[in-house]
Amino acid sequence: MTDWGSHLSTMRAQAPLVLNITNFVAMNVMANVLLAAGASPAMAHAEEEIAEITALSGALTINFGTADAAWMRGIFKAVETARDNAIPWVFDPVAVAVSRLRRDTAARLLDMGPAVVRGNASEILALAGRGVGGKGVDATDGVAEAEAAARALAAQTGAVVAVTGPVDFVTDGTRGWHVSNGHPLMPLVTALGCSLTGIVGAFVSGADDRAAATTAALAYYGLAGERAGDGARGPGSFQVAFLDALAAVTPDDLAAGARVAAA
Ligand SMILES: Nc1ncnc2c1ncn2[C@@H]1O[C@H](COP(=O)(O)OP(=O)(O)O)[C@@H](O)[C@H]1O
Ligand SMILES: Cc1ncsc1CCOP(=O)(O)O
Ligand SMILES: [Mg+2]
Repeated sequence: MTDWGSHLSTMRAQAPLVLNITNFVAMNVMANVLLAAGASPAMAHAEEEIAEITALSGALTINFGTADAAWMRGIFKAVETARDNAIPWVFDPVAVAVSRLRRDTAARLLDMGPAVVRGNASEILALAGRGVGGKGVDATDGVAEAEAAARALAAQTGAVVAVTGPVDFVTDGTRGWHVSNGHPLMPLVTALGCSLTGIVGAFVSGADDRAAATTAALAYYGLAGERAGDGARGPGSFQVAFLDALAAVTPDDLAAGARVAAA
């Protein structure tokens, strides 16, 4: 049986620096989530400095949620630097269907070798040219509807593809897993998907098996969500409890509490 908890202990032992080009909504939430988990977050996006910071990082994550053309230039520079230095990078195609800028940027990024693509079902379907892309940043499709698109995207790009929702799906194009951990309050707190992308970055930094590391990251995040949801009175108290739970979950807790099945 897979010890999903070992991925958490490896991540915490390494405490990787995770550089995130992310949106204005997510920056603070995501930095706190990464710190609570045991990683070191950095947020930057300026074209003039992003190559230097990328080269120092253990992983890079890309999210164009509030990006303009200048940010996009920073994104490409960071990804090129990551590629040149064999630094894994994770692409979050947030609300990819809402504009030409996002669709065109996503198409170019998918050709640049992401280690992982993490999005909700509507975003993954949109990358495959299917569906309407959800409602802004929110999914309107079920994860099961996006599984074939995820497998095809993984085969096309060589990336691990993670589709999140009530039950997550992860595939490397050959293998697949369902992750049932999570809590219904999670989609009611903004930027928890964006922040999960950072956690995936932390787990894949230095990992030999990126698909397994991604699956472990999703189980860890969902398990923390379950614990936080237990005592929460609503999205506000959940958000505070979620940070505490991310810090409190141990590798043994994850080994015992991960609800992962081969798919
Ligand atoms: N209805 C739900 N029940 C349990 N967990 C959920 C639910 N919806 C989302 N999650 C969890 O919330 C996290 C963020 O996923 P998601 O909401 O799909 O991302 P995004 O915010 O990018 O749309 C993931 O860990 C996912 O498993
Ligand atoms: C609301 C919003 N608008 C642009 S980015 C963003 C945050 C989206 O966060 P998530 O995808 O984690 O729900
Ligand atoms: Mg999202």
